[in-house]
Amino acid sequence: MTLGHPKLYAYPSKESLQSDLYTYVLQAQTDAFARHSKFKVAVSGGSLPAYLASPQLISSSEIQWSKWEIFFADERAVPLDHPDSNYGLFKKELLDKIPSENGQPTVVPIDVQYLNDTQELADAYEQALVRSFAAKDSVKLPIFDLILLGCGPDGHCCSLFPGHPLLREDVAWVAPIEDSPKPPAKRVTLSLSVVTHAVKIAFVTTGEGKQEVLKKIFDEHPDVQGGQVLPCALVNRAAGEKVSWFCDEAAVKGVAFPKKSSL
Ligand SMILES: O=C1O[C@H](COP(=O)(O)O)[C@@H](O)[C@H](O)[C@H]1O
Repeated sequence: MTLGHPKLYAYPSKESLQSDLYTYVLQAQTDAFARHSKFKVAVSGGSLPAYLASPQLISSSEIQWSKWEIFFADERAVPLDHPDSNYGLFKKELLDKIPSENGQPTVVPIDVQYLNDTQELADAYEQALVRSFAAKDSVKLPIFDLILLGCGPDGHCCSLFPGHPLLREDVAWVAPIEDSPKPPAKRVTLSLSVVTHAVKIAFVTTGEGKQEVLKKIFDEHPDVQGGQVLPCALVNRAAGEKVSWFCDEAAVKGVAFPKKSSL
């Protein structure tokens, strides 16, 4: 059996992208409930929360927030109310807007008592995953129902950066990074194996500033650019048809890989 290709969607407006993203997330929720009683999701920071938090999603009566368990695909080693915190951003963009009568998700942020030691911070976050997904010795890797990612202009996702040794991590579920080329330097991140093990993986990437990296990811050699491994290309290669890219037309201009205009 061979892996299928990722799907690349291109939308003319933020609203049309958000509308299909909502439909996709709702389907992922339905699929998850066919397997178990929770919807286990990992989210990124950056531009992702604002795109995810459409009025349609926030006010939907079909979204069963109380069954959502939300983890962070990566997090910066800062207090939760710091401007660089991915949790803080997600709270501001989405969590604070969910009407209380619609139920509230279980959200699992980093444990800030370990902020001074990124290894301990990563270990504590991994333990939170172990508590949710079962003991590490009985489950080789946690299987998220959905992982929602951004793609940096350098091709990074989570806090997995091009050419970084962390891309080879195959034991830890959550790893520390102390030399992130994008500030802040100290972070924790899901490993590439955990990301590609998810049932579904979605990238949300928009704007002219992403054109060049998307051409590299989709049209050029799949994983190496100038000796540097592009993490987003590795996700595409390892997870194939499980991956969907939600982009605007500006981001995919010049990309030759076949694009779809809707789900
Ligand atoms: O530093 C980070 O950047 C990536 C990409 O952000 P974007 O704004 O270019 O979408 C983000 O996905 C990640 O969570 C964050 O820590």
